[in-house]
Amino acid sequence: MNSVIRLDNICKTYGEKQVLKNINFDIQEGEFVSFVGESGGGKTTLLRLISGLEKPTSGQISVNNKSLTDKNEIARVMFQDSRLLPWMTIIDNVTFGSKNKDVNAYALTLLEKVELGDKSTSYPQQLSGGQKQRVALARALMSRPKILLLDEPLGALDALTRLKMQRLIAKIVEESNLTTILITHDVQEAVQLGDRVVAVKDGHLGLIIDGIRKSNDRNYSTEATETVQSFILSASEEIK
Ligand SMILES: Nc1ncnc2c1ncn2[C@@H]1O[C@H](COP(=O)(O)OP(=O)(O)OP(=O)(O)O)[C@@H](O)[C@H]1O
Repeated sequence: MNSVIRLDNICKTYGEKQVLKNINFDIQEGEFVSFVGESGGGKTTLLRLISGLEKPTSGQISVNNKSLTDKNEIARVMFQDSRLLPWMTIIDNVTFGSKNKDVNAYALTLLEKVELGDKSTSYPQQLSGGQKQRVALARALMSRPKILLLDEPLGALDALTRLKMQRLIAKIVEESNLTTILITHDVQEAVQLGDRVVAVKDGHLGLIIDGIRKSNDRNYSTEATETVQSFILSASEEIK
């Protein structure tokens, strides 16, 4: 198997605070890994390190076997808020900053993929929260990334929209063979989408459950959800 992202002895410290403690982890090509855990556990920091926006205090991150020293050019991030520019149409938001030649044609293809082909000339304020997040997803895919980094992208959506969006993300990721990392507080969502679920506790990767999505076994998913939930709960009691 080809390891796309590799973390070797990663530590991250802010001032006196050690946020990530000696993390070792490998992510394979096309794999979907969900990170769950309590607020402040270091999940977003981990994502920022993988995106190259921040540097580890010590240790090494490799992307396709090369040490990451700058921005991770093959990765794109999607955040909880869509960060769309209100004065630009939807298609202009998707193509904004894009260097590809056939920008509009490809942006339209992506908007169709996220089921918003008819909204290309609308403005962000004319869209619902879920629609805006679908635009954000299309924008993240515009540069044809190999790695998709999802930082709690569905956190602000209502339950039904969230469910639909989970299905859409799963479909697109599968079709494009994207290597994906999801940060979420929702254990069920983590299990539903992930091949692997990693519970982050106090800067450590505390629990890793493998082979969930591929097992296609409802009992296994339920068991995995319960195991992760009780791990996080017991971890939060220990911390108190
Ligand atoms: N730029 C920064 N400067 C100082 N401290 C920081 C910085 N970024 C994060 N931290 C601290 O690092 C710790 C981990 O933060 P991080 O955002 O990675 O956690 P998280 O698990 O993603 O939390 P949440 O789920 O709430 O987003 C927190 O205590 C936070 O206050």
